[in-house]
Amino acid sequence: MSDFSPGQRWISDGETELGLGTILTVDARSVTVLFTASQETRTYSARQAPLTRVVFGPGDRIDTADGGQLAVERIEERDGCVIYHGQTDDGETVSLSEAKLSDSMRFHQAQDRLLTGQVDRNDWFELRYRSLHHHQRIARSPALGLAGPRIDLIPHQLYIADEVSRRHAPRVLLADEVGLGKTIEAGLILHRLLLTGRVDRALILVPSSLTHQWLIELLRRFSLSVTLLDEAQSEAFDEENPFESGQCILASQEWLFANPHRQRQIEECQWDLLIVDEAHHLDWSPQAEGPGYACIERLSARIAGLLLLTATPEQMGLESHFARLRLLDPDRYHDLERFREEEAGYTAVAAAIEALEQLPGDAAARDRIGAIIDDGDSRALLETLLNPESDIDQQQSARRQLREQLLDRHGTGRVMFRNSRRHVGGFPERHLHVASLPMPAAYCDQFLELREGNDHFAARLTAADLGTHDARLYPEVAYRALHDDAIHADTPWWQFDPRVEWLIDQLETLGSQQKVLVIAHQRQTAVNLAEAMRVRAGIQAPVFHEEMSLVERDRAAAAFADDDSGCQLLICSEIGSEGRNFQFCHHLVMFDLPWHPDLLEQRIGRLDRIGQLHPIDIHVPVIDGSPSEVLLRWYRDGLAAFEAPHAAGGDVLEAFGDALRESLDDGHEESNGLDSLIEETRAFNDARLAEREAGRNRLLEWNACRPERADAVISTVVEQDNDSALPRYVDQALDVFGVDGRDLGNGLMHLTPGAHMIDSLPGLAQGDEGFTVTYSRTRALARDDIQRLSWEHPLVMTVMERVLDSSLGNTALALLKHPSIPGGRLMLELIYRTHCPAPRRLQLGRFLPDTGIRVLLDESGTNLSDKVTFSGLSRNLQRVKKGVARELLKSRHDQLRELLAEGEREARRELPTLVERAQREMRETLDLELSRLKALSQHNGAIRDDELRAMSDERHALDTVIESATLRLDAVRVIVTVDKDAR
Ligand SMILES: Nc1ncnc2c1ncn2[C@@H]1O[C@H](COP(=O)(O)OP(=O)(O)OP(=O)(O)O)[C@@H](O)[C@H]1O
Repeated sequence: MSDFSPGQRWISDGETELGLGTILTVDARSVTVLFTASQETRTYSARQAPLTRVVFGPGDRIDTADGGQLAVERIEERDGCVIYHGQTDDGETVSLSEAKLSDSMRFHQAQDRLLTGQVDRNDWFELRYRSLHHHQRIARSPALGLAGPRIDLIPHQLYIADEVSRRHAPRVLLADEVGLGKTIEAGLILHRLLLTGRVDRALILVPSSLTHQWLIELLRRFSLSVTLLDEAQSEAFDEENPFESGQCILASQEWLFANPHRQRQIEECQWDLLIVDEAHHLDWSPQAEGPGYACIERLSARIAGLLLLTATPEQMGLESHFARLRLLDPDRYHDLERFREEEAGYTAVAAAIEALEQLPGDAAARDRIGAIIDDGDSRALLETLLNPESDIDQQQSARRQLREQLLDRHGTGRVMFRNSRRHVGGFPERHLHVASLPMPAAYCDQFLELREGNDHFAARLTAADLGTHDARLYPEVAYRALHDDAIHADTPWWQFDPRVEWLIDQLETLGSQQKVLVIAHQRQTAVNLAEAMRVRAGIQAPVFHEEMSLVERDRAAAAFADDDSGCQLLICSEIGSEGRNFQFCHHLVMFDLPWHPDLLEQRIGRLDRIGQLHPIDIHVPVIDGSPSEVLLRWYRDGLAAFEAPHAAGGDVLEAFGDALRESLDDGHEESNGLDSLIEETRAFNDARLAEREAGRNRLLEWNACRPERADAVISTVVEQDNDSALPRYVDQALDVFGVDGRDLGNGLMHLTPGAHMIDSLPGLAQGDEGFTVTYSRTRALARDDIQRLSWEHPLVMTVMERVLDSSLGNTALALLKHPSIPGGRLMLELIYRTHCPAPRRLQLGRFLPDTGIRVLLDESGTNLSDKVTFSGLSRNLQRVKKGVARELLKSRHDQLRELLAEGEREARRELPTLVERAQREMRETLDLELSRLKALSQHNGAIRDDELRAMSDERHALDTVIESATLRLDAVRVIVTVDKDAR
């Protein structure tokens, strides 16, 4: 039978910060507890609940729910619950059921243990003190959540991660150009939000070709273990909802979007953050919305935080782009026409920002700025800037602030972040190599039929489920479709297609050391090409396409990445052109060309991404006189699409797509027509780029990275990287927990579970092989197989939590031999900790993390903590056997009680200062942010009302919680002096 009864009060062993819990329900298998102070409800297995029953005895003082105290005189049990009888502070005799105890009750566990003779090792006590100290320090650090991940410190990424993760329930579009690190940005944001408690559960939806890459990236770079779900795994859950099986769930978009049952299950769960990669696939138009869009629209209405990732936001057209912005903020983006018009205003905003440099003195510049700003703050700044009496520093500061305000209040930036290569810099050149190849007779006939508009031929294509447009661009597909019979079985297209021969020659010329990525538009072309390589040249090339299983795809990509596998070549269908990391290779073969310029850019982006060390060689084999040759010329000469990312490819295609289709048809017979199409395309593209450059792009770039802020974030991260306290702390922790650390030299250490390990730690349970660690970011980045230890590494965080959430080291007794202190004296070192239960989402740690107050009393109750430091004292202490310690404690019981009471009085004196400081910091931070948001919301609809309301509620809740902070004794060490000659 269970010992639990509804109404009883218990505390969580592992999470004492939840406060005092009340049993709500009990059945044979489970027990549900409500922690009112922290607004949490937990259900545990009844047999192994990590809970401790709270019952007080005569003589104890207990806090009551109405804010008073009761001195317990006697207790009585009724129906499994306790009734306390005693006196209130007013001397009134009352009886109080345990249900009426304060939910934020303090527990004198250290005191109870000490007075009952339970003492821990001295080094445990020291580890406890240091854990508390570092825990509070790290919780307040502005680098929190950004310092731990194993990444290079790249300014634009850290800026975005910092900016976005400060917001309440961020909803943004991460739209950096291909390969600039959107996944890393999303990982950083997720990591920080999880660490700070702003997010408890996250759902990550990515194209199936990227699930594994995300899984690995989140684990290796962010030490985040996410649960990857697919249909097979989900079926194993029977009746249960598989999406409840982990804190962070990763799933493929294709699977989910095609599965209404799983969508419903997802909608039944509670999520705080949704991340959607390659979000350009979510297509929408006023007439119809794609299934992906519809699914994400429903989810985004229920989930507070939303990160959409895409390098090519306009790939599916401006309407879809607008619709995705609307998902992020429906209040702001509700009218497509207005959205189109707004873009025209960006040029004026950008011009006003530029005009700031001409002030004071230039009347036109002043008018230009004056025409945009319409709030008091900005006007005051403008006046400072214009005032002849302002000195240079005042002017510069006003200019900087005004620039920020113009961007912030009138720009594009709160929802969308887009960095470009041009702005970030340091990317390699791209070199285009075109190979002109002869037209084979079989293709020539096909193109002729297409050009002549032969109805019979078109009908055959239709019967084979192929459009004429695809037949033009992908002749091998048409050939295959039209000759799918026994007669042609011996002459597959790859026997005569000159691109195959060319590829074989090219591989030989480059040499087997050069990796080559081949992308073909169609899956079957990729499969046939791999066969051709094997049959014609004896080359085994892995293939990567949409009909392979995830495991097969990842195996193919891994074989290509592996230097020892001997795989020179990977042949992908178009799905290989999205999201994957192939920057270890720098030769890209476009076996054919995609129709959309954004797809072309996605293809190049596989190689041209962060980490690429060489110029990119783009090889395009093109058949003379084929429609692809026309497309190539249009891309190369009209859009300059092979040189650098093009900013307006979608617009250009919309304007010239029809004419281009006609040109594909005409081929070279109409070369004048093609020349003028290219000329017109170039002029349109240049004009559109110039327009965007003057307006939207400029604002986006200015907003996507503010270098001073990025530098400030980076310096706080670097400061943590260089924190010499970390190795000291880790050494001590490993020693206490019984983990063996073997020095491997060169800054590396291998950790294994020791024979007497006291508790299992992540990756270090008995039987585990352990792992190799380094403190150096550079070394960790160079080797995937070693982990980087930081204050945010799961091992370090778990150690801190285990120590602080348990009673480990909360009592100790040591001897002090000091020449100037006579033997037999007693000292008491008391560590108090602020106690302030609050819901995790309030992220109280920013302002009032669990804070330690140290009080050192001598025998007479004099406070010596300012004179004798913790380290100074610790260095001079000696261990004492437990039995001796117990005897000593027994003999000094009364004296200890008095000193404990005195210690509490001393510590309490410091509490108001801590509370005031926390409140001041909280108000300064939130009031500033709130007033900024309020000012912004008058001009920029991108600020949502609920964001303002939530911040104001948060401020209020924090104020109340901080005000209610109390202290509890966390640990106590008794120090007994011994004569200097004693042995
Ligand atoms: N700060 C960093 N430190 C180390 N590696 C990085 C960093 N940023 C990006 N990378 C690497 O660069 C590559 C590109 O990054 P990522 O995949 O995040 O880019 P992306 O913008 O999401 O790309 P795409 O547009 O193709 O989806 C990845 O291999 C990633 O691991």
